[in-house]
Amino acid sequence: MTLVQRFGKPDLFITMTCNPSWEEIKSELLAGQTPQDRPDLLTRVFRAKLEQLKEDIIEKGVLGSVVAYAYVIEFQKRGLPHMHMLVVLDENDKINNPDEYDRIVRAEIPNEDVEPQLYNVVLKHMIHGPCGIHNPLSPCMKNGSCKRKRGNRLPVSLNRQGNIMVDNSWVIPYNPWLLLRYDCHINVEICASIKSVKYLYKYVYKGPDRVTVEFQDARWVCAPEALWKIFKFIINRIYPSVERMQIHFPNMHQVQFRADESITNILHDESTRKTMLTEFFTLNHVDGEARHYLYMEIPSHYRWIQAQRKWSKRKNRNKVIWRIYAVSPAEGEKFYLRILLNHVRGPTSFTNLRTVNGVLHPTFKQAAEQRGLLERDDSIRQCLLEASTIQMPSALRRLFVTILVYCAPIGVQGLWDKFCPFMMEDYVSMTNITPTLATNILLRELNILLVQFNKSINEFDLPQMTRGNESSSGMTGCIEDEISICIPQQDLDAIERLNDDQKSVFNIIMGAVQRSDNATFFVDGPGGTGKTYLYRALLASLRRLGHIVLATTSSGITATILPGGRTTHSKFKIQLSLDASLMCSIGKQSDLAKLIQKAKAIIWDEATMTHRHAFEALDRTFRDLTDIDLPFGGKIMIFGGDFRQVLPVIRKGTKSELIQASVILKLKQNMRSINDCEFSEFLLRVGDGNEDVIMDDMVKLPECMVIPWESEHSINQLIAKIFPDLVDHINDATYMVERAVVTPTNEDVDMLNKKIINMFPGLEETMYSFDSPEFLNSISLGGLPPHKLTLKRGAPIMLLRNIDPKLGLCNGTRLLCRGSYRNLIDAEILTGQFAGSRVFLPRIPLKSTDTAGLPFELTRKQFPVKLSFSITINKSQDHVFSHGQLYVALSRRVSKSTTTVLVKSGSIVGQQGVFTRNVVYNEVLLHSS
Ligand SMILES: Nc1ncnc2c1ncn2[C@@H]1O[C@H](COP(=O)(O)OP(=O)(O)OP(=O)(O)O)[C@@H](O)[C@H]1O
Repeated sequence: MTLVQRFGKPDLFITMTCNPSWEEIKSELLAGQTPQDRPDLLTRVFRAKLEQLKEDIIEKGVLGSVVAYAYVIEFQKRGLPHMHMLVVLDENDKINNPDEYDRIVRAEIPNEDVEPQLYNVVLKHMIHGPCGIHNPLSPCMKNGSCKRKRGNRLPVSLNRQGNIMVDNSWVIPYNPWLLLRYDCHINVEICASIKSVKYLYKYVYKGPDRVTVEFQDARWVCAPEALWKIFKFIINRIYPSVERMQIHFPNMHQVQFRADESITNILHDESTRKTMLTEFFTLNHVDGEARHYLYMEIPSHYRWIQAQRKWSKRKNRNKVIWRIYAVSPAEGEKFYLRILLNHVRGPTSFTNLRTVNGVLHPTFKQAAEQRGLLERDDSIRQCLLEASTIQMPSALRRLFVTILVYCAPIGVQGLWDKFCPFMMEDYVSMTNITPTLATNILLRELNILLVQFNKSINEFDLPQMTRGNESSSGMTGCIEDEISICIPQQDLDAIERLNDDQKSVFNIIMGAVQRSDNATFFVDGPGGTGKTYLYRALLASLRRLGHIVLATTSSGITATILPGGRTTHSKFKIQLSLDASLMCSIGKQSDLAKLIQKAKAIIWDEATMTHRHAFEALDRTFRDLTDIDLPFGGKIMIFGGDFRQVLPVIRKGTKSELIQASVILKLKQNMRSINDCEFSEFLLRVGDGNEDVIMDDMVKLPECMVIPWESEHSINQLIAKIFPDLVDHINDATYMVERAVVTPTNEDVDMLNKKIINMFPGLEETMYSFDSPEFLNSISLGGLPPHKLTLKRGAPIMLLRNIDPKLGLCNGTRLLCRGSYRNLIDAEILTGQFAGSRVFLPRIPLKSTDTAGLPFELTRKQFPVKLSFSITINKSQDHVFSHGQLYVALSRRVSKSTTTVLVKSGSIVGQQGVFTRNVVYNEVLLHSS
């Protein structure tokens, strides 16, 4: 785990098994001998091959330059020796996309005519099984099918273990070069997560195999294992090696001494008093530079000289990774001491560690609590207390609901008693208000906020409302909500301003609504061609005519731009993990069902981001709710999106009747870049994959947009260009909305945010998360906020969860930090129709998802935000420079003059200018006349 903390997830998992038919073994056998008769030979030859493999992979870097690795040798009861190796590649050699996977790993039977040698070795060593009907008891069989085999591909017949036919799904992934060179089973897998680490861990720590022989429980050591140990061959290795640093209470460290030494002498010996930890404190007294480092960072800059028991400045780079000895929370104070050492820079003594803001605390626990490193029992109450002092009752009410929904507070009644007066502060100005009436209004308002989370006030220990939530008009809350959406005047005015393309689409859709056609439209337009503008005009004019039109989008952030917009998944309760037969969870008698029955049309923007199963589930559900067996129950469906921007839904298999019923409407004119036609044409060429490329997919960027990469200094140039006069724009919402640095990877985002917040004026506030398990503190995952969240007043931040979609608080909403407290962030919404609203955010528990690839579930209690000076191009894609990313990055801007691009490795030998990759999967773009 220390390697993972330092280098991130491993890239390759390699398994090599000894081949008893190696020529080096066979040639040494005497007549009548089998390889099993010579375990010494097997062991020595395997070791020699292993050393060669290590040289190829680690020294020569045949699969990429290696920065870290770990391997173990494993022996099964009867089997041959195996080697399992995890490899971490250098940042520049990371395997990031399917093309690179294919370059390293293959999992297919090669063509016998083209690669006859490889064909033979693959069939000999890399075929899995037999399993399935040939061997139902094989360990890989689960519920009647093999859990390792992938979908069927090209069948190839093979006469092996009887007449079993095998195809590509039987092939274990391999690297052709290694397989041919070593002529044995070598499985090369690309690691998608850090879960593979636990396999090595298992082999290192599982201990010897055991057997029961005649009622005796015994160790089983096979001959090759015994010989491996007799020959003193290495059984496991990790590089860089991990060393542990001492942790102890004052004067309670371990001392080593010989039995004949006098205890008094030992106790008076100055050197035995000194440990790595005490000398770390001493170093901080005398060396100003050392004070910038944490205890565990010290060995990277200083060398521990054991003989002299002191830290001395390092001259060379250290090849060892250091970590503090693990301490269990059950060890109490020592655990809190470790937390302090992991967070406090430059402490000069144990007492100094316990001192916070000049106050000496009696325990390490209290000191950690005071530094905000531990969650206090009353943190929710403190959060509400901090919020109530800001005197914004409506934001306080929403905060109360957020806490009820996300934080599972204990003692809700107590919180209500304490904070209900603060939440009602703005009701006092109402005429004829009485305390009972005010309580009732408050409860009703809280209930309305809770309903969107499918919760009700009755589920919490709160006073009862005197009236139900049924509206006086007799309509259900859902329908009333929809009808009461206000129609912005600017959207009505926009109808007159539509360009020719937009007008034609507008008229076609309005005509279909008036005729009550059962029609499905797909509005296809590159970024900036005014799709949102058009939807808003459509929504305004249809709503003005009294129609119910439901506005939904695939992502929360776009939903906030449409009046009444919600994500399609939350609006129609589409389940996240869908299969081909599921329906949305909407009861036929529910309010939502009534709303859907009444709705005339449904807009679904960014439809290209959603899996086709979601559309099919919605189609089935609408047919069921309306009892009309037409596509989507006869509703007018307006899908929108841009296949250039993201990977599309899997279109194969869409019902033919839907395809026949759908009309593709195209928007072409780029309204965002209307004043820079050259830029909008360039964008379109990039999006459609029509820009000239060299070396497969490298396109040349317009010279005026690029900052040539010279050194790390170029990053500062980029920052200065994007955020000019940063110091003059604290709390400047307009300035912050207009700019951001977009990058393809989360690592670059973190690096840039850190740089820019350091340049930002103001007092730095650091908020630590409370993690479980605690040792995962240092892990940063794309979708989770950081353990150490550093904010400054006036800095832009981005929300990482859908906290309150109805109020525009979605995953991706940009906010401005107005203030940060120990238990609360006070922020202003920067984008969407709720721009300008103030919101309070508490710490909420967030869990790592399965896709994070952690072997453990990480629960992090943290404010669900991160800095947003820099953001990833497409938040869902980590690491991958994939289809449409360059286009999405560029299409956010309005012209060449407002776009700046920095490409680290953008030069090509023999070519002038700066180049970058433009990945476009042409087959996913909609082509229609
Ligand atoms: N007919 C129009 N008249 C004036 N401005 C327009 C018109 N259509 C669009 N715009 C403006 O052009 C810009 C881009 O429009 P919009 O955001 O609707 O595009 P989009 O196709 O939804 O883009 P993306 O797919 O990138 O989100 C907006 O600032 C919008 O106000």
